[in-house]
Order: sequence, then C-alpha cells, then structure tokens
Amino acid sequence: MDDVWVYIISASSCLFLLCFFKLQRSNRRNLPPSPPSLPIIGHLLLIKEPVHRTLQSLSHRYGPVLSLSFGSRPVVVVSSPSAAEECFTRNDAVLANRPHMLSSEIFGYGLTTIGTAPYGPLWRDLRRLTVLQILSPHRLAGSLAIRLEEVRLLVKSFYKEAAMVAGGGGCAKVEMRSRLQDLSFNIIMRMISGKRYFGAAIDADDAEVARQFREVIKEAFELSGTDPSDFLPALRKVVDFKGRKRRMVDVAKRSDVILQGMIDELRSRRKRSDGGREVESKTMIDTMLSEGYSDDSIKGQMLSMLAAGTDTSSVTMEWALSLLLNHPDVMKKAQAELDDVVGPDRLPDEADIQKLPCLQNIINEALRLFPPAPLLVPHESFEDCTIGGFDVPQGTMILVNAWAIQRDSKVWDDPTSFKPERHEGLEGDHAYRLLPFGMGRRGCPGAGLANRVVGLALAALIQCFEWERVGEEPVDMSEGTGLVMPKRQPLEAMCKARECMVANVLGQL
Ligand code: HEM
Repeated sequence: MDDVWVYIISASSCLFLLCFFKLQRSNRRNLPPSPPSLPIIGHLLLIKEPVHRTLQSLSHRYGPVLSLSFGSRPVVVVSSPSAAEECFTRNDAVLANRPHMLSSEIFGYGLTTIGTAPYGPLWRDLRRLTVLQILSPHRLAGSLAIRLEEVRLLVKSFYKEAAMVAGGGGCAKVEMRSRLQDLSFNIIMRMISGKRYFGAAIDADDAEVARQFREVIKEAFELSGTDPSDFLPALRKVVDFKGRKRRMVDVAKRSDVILQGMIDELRSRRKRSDGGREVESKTMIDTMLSEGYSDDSIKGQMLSMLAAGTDTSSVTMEWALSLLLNHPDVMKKAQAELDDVVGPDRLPDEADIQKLPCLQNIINEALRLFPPAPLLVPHESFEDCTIGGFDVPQGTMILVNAWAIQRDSKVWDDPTSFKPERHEGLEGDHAYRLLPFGMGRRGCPGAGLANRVVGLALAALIQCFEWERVGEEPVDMSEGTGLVMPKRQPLEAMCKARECMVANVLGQL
C-alpha cells in the first residue's frame, strides 16, 4: 500500500513540475496574440465554416499573426503579405513540414505521398520526380495533344447540345460543374495512365471503373476534412468519431484496388506492346515503373495528382465563368482579344495564351477572389522560429489565410470588386499579395499545368460561344464548404454557338 502512495505522489509531483516548467517556458515566450480559450478544446468552438472567413474576422481583432489552439494543437494564422513573406523566405525550410492528420495518414499511404510526407529525403525525392519529370515543362509540352483534344471534345459536346435546341435558336441551358470536372479529370488521368475515363468513345468497363473511382474520390474528399482526433489525439485510440476512421479505411481500400488495377493494366500493356521487354513511354505510371518505384509509391502519386490537380482547376474555371457571366462587358473584351489573336478559323493553342493578357488577368482575378485553397495546405514548424516578431514554437500548425490577404483593403484597392485590369503590368510580381498556389519549397508543383488547362479551356469556351445567365438575377457567388472551395450553387448557363465560329471550327469538330 505504502509503495502505491509513493508511486502516486512521485508521479503527481513529476506531472506538476512538468506543467509548471511548460507554463514558465510559454510565459517567457512572446507568443502571437490570442482570443480567450477553453481548457482542453482551446478555440475549437470559435471555428465556424467557412473557416477562412472566421479566421479573417479573428485577425481583424487580434492582428495578422494570431495564435490559436485547436484542442491540444497550437496553430498560428498568418494574414498579411509581410508575414507570409517571412513564412516562405526566412522560415521556408523550418515551416516545410505538414501536420500529421488522420486523413493524410490513411489516404496518404502512411504519410508517404508528396503532399503529406514530412520534410525530409522521401518528400525531396517525390518532389524531384514531380517537378523535374512528371510536370516538367518538357513533359507538359509532350502532353499538349491530350489537353487540346480534351478541350476540343468539351467544345464539341457544348456545340452539339446547343445545336439540338432548334426552337430556342440554338441556345441550350448547360450544367457546367460536372463538365469542367470531367475535363480536368480526363486530362490528369490521361497523363497518368494514358486512358480517358469520361465522355464519348469510352469502353463500358472503363466507364464503370471511372464511375466507381469518381465515387471513391468524392467520399475521400468528404472525409478528408479535419477529424476531432486530429486536435484531441489522446482520443484517437479510444473513440472513432461517427465511425469516420472506419469509413476512411474502407474508402482507402476501395481506391487502392482501383489504382492497383490501373497499374496492372498498364504493366501488361507495356509487356504486350514490346514482346515482354519494357518500353519507354510517357505516362506517369510508366516513368515511375521504369525508375523502380514500388506500387504503393505509384498509387500514392496517382492519388496526389488527382486529388490536388482536378477539382482545383475545375473550380477555378467555374468561378471565372461565373464572374464573366456577371460582367458581360469583360466577357466581350476577352472575346475581342481572342478574335484578334486567334481568329475564326481555329481553336486556341497553348502558345496563344501568353498573347492573351486580358484572359490571363481574368484568371488571376478569379484566383484572387476565389482561391481554391483559401488557407493553402497547412504547414507545420519543425523547429522554433519567429513570425512578425512573435515566437512560434516547434510543432505549430501554420495556416496562411491567402483568401484574407487577397481581399485585404490595405493591400488591394476596392478588394471585393472584380477588376481584371488591376493585374496589368504586374506580370507575376505580386509580392506575396497573390498566392493561390502557395510559395516556397512546398508551393504547388502543378501551377504550370493548371495555368495551361484553365487558360486553354476558358479561351476555347469564350471564343466559340455566347454565354448568358439563366435568368435576370446575377450568378450567386457565395462559397460552399469543401476541401477545395466550391461555389455553393453549381453553375448553369445559357450557351449558344457564335456564328463566326461555326463554318471553320465548330462545324468541323
Ligand atoms: C488552379 C489549380 C491549383 C491550385 C489553386 C493549387 C493550389 C495549391 C496549393 C495552395 C498548394 C499548397 C501550397 C503550400 O503548401 O503552401 C498546392 C500543393 C500541391 N499541388 Fe496544387 N494547385 C492547383 C493545381 C494543381 C495541379 C494541376 C497539380 C498536379 C497535377 C497540383 C499538385 C499539387 C501537389 C502535388 C501539391 C503538394 C506539394 C507538396 O506538398 O510538396 N496542383 N497546390
């Protein structure tokens, strides 16, 4: 009995001393300002959807570098260009870690994918592979034909749909979201595996695989938000909130089976096409097989490309078209630019995009007002550092509120208005005021591909069709919830072929 008491008293003293020293240490620290918080859950009750808006109002009260506790996880929110600059220059390496979340562990093959891996040799290798091979300018030039064909098929499908509405003067009401999602998905899938999975000329088996895969990706996205156990890790081993972990594991298994099927198919195609000898080919799977990557690494990379690269590009197009429908004068200006540079006899090519400043300004302005990743992707400090003169302890989650910076009236004139011309003459020099792709070593490696896909598709749609709103009301521009910031209402629009484009382009598709 005595032994038990000795044990209890020494354990309590140790715990007390530990808490005391921790408190002393944190009192000595100059932490960023913070709202009052509750024990154990910290500031979790303050965090309402959409999170970027909640964090913006907190930063208005507590300043551009603000500290919060999401349960036991310390968080610093950055909402000014100068603080963001510090994050991505002086502190870039220190902040290059990603926080360990339940969903990143389950969907990220145990934190071994490019987006989830901690900063270290594994991440460096995947990053090298992604930047220098899979998404290199050379490889992107090689996959141009895929993008041109997918955009041509999209234009053709709208043309057919509009032409069928004879009574309406060839003007059809079209649903845009799923079409733009299919476009981005097919482009990335073809770059990864060499096959398209949606639309015309698809074999029935592939269409079924695509349907299942799209379903799985949708479920994975829905489950990928933060889990309560990410902030209260002590509970992770004891409770499975709403069965989320079980569902995540189930979705990850289903996705793994589909991805493995794609690798196996490509492996046997490679063998068949060269009598058993491995052949040189340009899909991502081929590249990774040739370099000896394991099947799990390849599946992780496929999932990363699809998760990071499809909805981000398609929502950008959806927001941009919505803005143009609410600003027909800007749509006309973009159309005039296309008539001038491309003319009525062909569809635009990627080489044209650089000669279309009005279109580029529209895309930049859409990304400024509606960044698909409003808080970028969370970073984590692996050493103590300072931001804005405040101490940021090791293990702090860093959220850069790009959405707030891009709408800050101290940074942009009339920040909530759509004014593409504000980007004139800036030519990429946005000094941490415009950062939809993040910055620094963990910045988006797919920005070049995204700009090509979004630019090419918008150019072709604006050039070939007259677009109008479905009713008198402006298109609703409020955001819904989701991992990639969606429009609350999927976009619908009235679409009519432009007379000048019918003879030599639309009629020939
Ligand atoms: C408009 C389209 C896109 C936007 C707005 C976007 C935005 C972002 C952002 C904000 C990040 C996080 C940066 C940070 O942590 O600071 C990111 C990371 C990433 N993006 Fe994109 N992205 C887009 C398209 C793409 C595409 C097309 C791909 C590839 C096919 C891609 C692949 C990735 C990957 C792999 C990462 C993780 C990088 C790492 O952790 O090292 N993204 N993206």
